[in-house]
Amino acid sequence: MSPRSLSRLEPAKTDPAAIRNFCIIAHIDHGKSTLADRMLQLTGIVDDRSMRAQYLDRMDIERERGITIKSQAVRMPWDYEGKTYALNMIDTPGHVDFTYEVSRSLAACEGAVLLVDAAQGIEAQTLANLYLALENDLEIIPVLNKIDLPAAQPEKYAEELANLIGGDPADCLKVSGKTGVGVDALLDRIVQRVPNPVGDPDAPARAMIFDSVYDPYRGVVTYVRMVDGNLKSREKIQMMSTKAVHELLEIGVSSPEPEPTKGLGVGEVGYLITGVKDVRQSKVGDTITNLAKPATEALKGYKDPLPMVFSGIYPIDGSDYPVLREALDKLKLSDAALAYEPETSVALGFGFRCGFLGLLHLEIVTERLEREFGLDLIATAPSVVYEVTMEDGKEITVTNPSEFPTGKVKKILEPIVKATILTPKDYVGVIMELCQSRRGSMIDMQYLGEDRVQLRYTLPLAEIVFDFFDQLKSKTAGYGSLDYEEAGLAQGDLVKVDLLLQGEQVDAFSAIVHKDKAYSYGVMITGKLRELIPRQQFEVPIQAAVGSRIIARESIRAIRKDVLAKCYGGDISRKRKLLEKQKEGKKRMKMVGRVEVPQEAFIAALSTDGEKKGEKKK
Ligand SMILES: Nc1nc2c(ncn2[C@@H]2O[C@H](COP(=O)(O)OP(=O)(O)OP(=O)(O)O)[C@@H](O)[C@H]2O)c(=O)[nH]1
Repeated sequence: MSPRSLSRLEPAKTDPAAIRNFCIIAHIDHGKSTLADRMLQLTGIVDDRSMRAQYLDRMDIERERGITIKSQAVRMPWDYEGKTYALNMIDTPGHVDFTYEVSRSLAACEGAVLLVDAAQGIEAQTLANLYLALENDLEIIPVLNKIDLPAAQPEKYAEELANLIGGDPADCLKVSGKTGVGVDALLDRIVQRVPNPVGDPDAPARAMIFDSVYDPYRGVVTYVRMVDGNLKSREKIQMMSTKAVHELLEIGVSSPEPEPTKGLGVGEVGYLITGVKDVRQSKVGDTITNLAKPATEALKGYKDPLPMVFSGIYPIDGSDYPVLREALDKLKLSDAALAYEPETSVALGFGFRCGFLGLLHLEIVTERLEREFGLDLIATAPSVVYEVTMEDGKEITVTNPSEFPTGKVKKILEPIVKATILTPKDYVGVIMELCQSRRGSMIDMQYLGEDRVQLRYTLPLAEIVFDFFDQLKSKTAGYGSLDYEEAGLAQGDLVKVDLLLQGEQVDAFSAIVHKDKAYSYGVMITGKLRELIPRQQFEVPIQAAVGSRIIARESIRAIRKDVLAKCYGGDISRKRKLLEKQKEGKKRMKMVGRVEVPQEAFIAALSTDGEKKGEKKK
């Protein structure tokens, strides 16, 4: 089909009966982007010559790591029984950190292709996304992907899928995003099964923002789904949550490159540009209306993204601090969920306390900072947000363990999540042990097929953010999968452990941990620093303390490092050179009280989990 057939479907005038809005939901790596690529080719909007893998994933990081961070919408023409339809495909991010964005994208659709890898079967995010789709009343089209793989077991998993969503296993389509087999039948099925959008064309305009992306050349590009009425180019629009007014400089559809149109009508999915420079002015979930004839009621479901995980980010070279500030300011333009404020640390100098949606978000941001801005960074251990109530009734929100209040604490509330873990049945025992050791309590356990078990637990978020996912993967030989959602706050028996070097507190190592784990944390961190800090001219005690109680202690024995020891004989200039070098080295030392500590020691002590993260990436 030629791309020209789109012009028969002018977005301002398309009959909603000829529109199908759908998304593809899948567990990570089940092949969503590859399938989307085949659809782009098959509908003729991307020709074979300009096709490249994962066409829709624009960010380099997305392409390299094979994950989708930002959703995109694409309009594709498809002929079915003599009529041309406009299929709007909304690509959703698949990771738990971005659940809110997934749910907004789903709200823009009437149907969802539930894509499952035919060699893997249902995974935790398949379920999480399916439940979100069902909450949004979407028509579900079950599809097994990767049937070209020798290890594929489409019959077995069709049965599993049919058990899950009801219906006949034969109803499950079988495709290969790689070879293209079955993709045309899937496009036909979308036209047949997905209901067309309904809305009131004469009502005041209401469009839901399901994504907004910062483009360095065009400013913020906002993706919307028209629900009622229409929007036209050059009109004045209003954001219903902030009442901010903007002019529509451009409105159009992506197919897959942006194509400006006269406007967007009921049921359409497209983009708009107002010239704003910051994604926070065009927030996901907000409703856009027409200033001249405004709607009175916003579409439901708007929520501000709240950071769940905090970490201190510091430049390894202190003189990079202004570059880091500028880099964060720039990233913030494209990432409404990123929060940060300046912070100083005894051990690490000047940096920023940053808030993230989750661990993946943290990793992506630090990686972008390092890659796009050429910074060398160190991130402190991630921490969650604690609500602390003092004996005198004062309430304090703590995002940084070193700011934990001193004095009598009445209670501490910590965030709790509801986690869903899917695993082959052989690993149920080890997973239960793992969850137990992370203060989890089981909600229920269910068999989904003969070999697949779903375990549901409530767990403190703090126990998950550290290395839970890595542990789960290694204990289940990679088969276990995890998804979680916020489940409010709960009281925890928590204490703050401080690290003292010769009696001086070193803030970067303060941690809030469960009372029973304070001792092991103290032993671990003091041991690690003893290895890393070089000997000084006097003995240096390293202590871990809870309040004024010391719970672990190591010490570094005194020694004077004599750089001249090996320099026999008389060459004075060589001796002077060595002494100069020693002086130079001292400049990079941090003074903690009287103790000189090379910054590298702090960095090495903090970055053991960085190594782990590195392994996960491979
Ligand atoms: N053999 C085979 N491999 C496939 C097929 N579809 C996708 N793959 C491979 O599976 C891997 C994951 O595919 P993606 O399309 O990146 O998966 P995704 O679901 O978009 O991943 P996220 O965006 O991270 O959620 C890639 O290595 C693809 O080459 C298929 O039909 N057959």
